[in-house]
Amino acid sequence: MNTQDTLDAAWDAPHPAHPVDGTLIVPASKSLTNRYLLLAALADGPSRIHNALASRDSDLMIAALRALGTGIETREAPDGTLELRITPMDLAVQMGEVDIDCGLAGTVMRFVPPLAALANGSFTFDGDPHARLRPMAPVHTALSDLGVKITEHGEPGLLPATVTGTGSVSGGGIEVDASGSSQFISALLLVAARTTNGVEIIAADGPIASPDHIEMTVATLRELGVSITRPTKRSWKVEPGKISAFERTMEPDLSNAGPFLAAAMVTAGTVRIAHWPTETTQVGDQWRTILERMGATLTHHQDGTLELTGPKEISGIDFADASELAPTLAAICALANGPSRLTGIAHLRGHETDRLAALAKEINNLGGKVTELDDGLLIEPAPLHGGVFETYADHRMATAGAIIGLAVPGVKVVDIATTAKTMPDFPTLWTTLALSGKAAH
Ligand SMILES: O=C(O)C1=C[C@@H](OP(=O)(O)O)[C@@H](O)[C@H](O)C1
Ligand SMILES: C=C(OP(=O)(O)O)C(=O)O
Repeated sequence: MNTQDTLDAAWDAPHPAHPVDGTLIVPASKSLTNRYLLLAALADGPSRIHNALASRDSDLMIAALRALGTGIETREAPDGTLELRITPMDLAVQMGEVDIDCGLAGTVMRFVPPLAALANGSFTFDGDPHARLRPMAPVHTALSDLGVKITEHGEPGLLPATVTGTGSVSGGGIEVDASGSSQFISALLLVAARTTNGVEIIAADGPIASPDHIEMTVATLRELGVSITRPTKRSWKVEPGKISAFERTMEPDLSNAGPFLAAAMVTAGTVRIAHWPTETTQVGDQWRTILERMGATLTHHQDGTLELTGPKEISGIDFADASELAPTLAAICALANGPSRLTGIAHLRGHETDRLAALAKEINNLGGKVTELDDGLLIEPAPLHGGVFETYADHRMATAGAIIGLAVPGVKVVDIATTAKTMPDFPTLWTTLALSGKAAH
């Protein structure tokens, strides 16, 4: 598309003349759905996932696991949610030469190669153009250190790459640089119990990105009977053993609940999210404390509904390690009455796009005052105006543009369909929410 066509196709972000007032069921967690899917492929019997996420990233995970020989049946449950029945892969079957499309899904490009190493065959991983820029070196190095044959076809440490699996991996000790992504460590933890001798992972010196996601991996594995100890704060020891088959219902994606909560924040409205878990390993549970600090009033009702009412004026915030919440948080901060510093997120440069550069550029194009820091963003108050918000194939850039558009007239979001990565219904849910609420602004 040329520039004019892109502009014509851009989505007019809804800009209601009143505070929003709505209740939503947010689709299931990407991180939980894709972890449970992969673990079901390695489990000791058939498993079932209720309320699975239906999205591009989970479709890519399902396709990848099927390509490795996992049986996955999909069914629409009576309440309209997606139910999956998974028959584990047989590691002894010779799969031959298989191509695996990772799209732009970090959970597929990082989690599936170690699984392929346990299978029998030659598995070539590739993805969207931007997937070829996302860091892969720590996964490739760790597998190679474990004796697995990895052939990189392009730039070193990037996709495309072929994993040659022989049906078993003996295991051992490995050092993993997790400064670029927590997914490097999660990827190895997820399969470690199915190696012959188990695996001990030591995080190399330097920051560990998105540590909460590693905690989610550990908790999920322990729940399925895997023995993991922590010899030090920077290491994980996984004993060889079975992964128990399971039946689980997926929680709503609390990170994806963020933009809807943000809608209440930026319009001084009220949003209720159904089925907010009382206990969870999801990083998105932090919205409760983050948004309260920014002025929101929150109630977690007995029936599980989380209700948030936005303040008249949003306070700025200093926050470290916002991980995948950062794009949504940055959009809210751009509408705050004071400065905000989001730090500890240098690794966002290796996400779907360089999120630090993209957020600074696009918010500043709308009149904002965002400065890129080495490891984050400084966001200062500035009057925003309408304009085009580019999204760079990044679902969270698209939702960030929608949030700003709710408060600022005339924002056009390029490629809103990119939200299908984790939430294909986003445009419909968002428009319905924007139309909700009656009181005058
Ligand atoms: O393991 C996971 O499910 C994820 C880990 C995080 O990746 P990074 O550690 O690369 O930030 C997060 O940002 C991503 O959205 C999902
Ligand atoms: C970083 C993200 O995704 P991925 O799982 O592709 O890394 C994200 O969803 O914000």
